[in-house]
Amino acid sequence: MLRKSGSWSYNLPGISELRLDASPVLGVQKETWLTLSPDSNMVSASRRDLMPRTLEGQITMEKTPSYFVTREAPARISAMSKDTKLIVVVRDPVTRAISDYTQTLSKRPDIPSFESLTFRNRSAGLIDTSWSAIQIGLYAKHLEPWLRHFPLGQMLFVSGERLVSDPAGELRRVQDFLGLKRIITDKHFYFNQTKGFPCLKKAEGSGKPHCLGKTKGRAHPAIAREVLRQLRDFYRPFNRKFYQMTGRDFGWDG
Ligand SMILES: Nc1ncnc2c1ncn2[C@@H]1O[C@H](COP(=O)(O)OS(=O)(=O)O)[C@@H](OP(=O)(O)O)[C@H]1O
Repeated sequence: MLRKSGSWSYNLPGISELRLDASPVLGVQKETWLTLSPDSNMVSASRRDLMPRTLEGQITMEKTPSYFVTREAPARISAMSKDTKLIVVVRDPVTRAISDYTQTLSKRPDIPSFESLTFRNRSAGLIDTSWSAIQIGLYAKHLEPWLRHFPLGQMLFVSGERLVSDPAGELRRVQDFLGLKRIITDKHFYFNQTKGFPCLKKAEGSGKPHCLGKTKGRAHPAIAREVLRQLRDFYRPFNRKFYQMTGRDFGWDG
């Protein structure tokens, strides 16, 4: 899953307003509300104190990855609106943990090595499940409370790996799930060799190619093979359970 909340500044056809607001759900500041109007190509941004009113023909979206692992979130979101559709982007929990560590390392270069944070007792192979980088990847565990408040059909699980290898394919699933016209297709993307990721051919507004910023797609540190194997073994049963719960095999254990 993605790591943190923040502004989402893709300018895509069909998005008429980008709104950055405080959250009425958990009271956390700097939440992102996106309002989509399929009938307009205008993009504007504004900051407000309350959740924006959703007008006819609009869909309001909010992006806060930490909600997925926050105990109070399912009940509070359901109390706000039982019809809320939920989208969760998930990637291999081992890669996710390394990505999480890489992000922390970029801010605090003096932290201990990934290997030393991973284990409670390395010689006994005991993984430290209290380390958030490890804990967040236990997707099956985090999903359980959501399924007590929302039917599975109201949730969409997006593959982080497919989002890179086939962005249009994953976005087709997102558009279908939201009941939107399939506006975003293959022709909106190209693979940028320097960045090593797909980028937009034309960002709306500037009309120029647009890749995500420097904080997305950082090089990960090399991790000892044995540590990767131990982590894969650790996550395997949780991944299998997650595939069963969601009805999608994400292929992390292949
Ligand atoms: N098109 C494109 N360009 C760049 N990066 C891409 C793209 N698609 C997916 N990704 C993956 O997104 C990961 C970072 O997303 P996050 O939401 O976790 O970032 S953040 O925590 O909000 O900074 C980032 O993870 P890292 O590679 O570990 O940095 C990327 O793997």
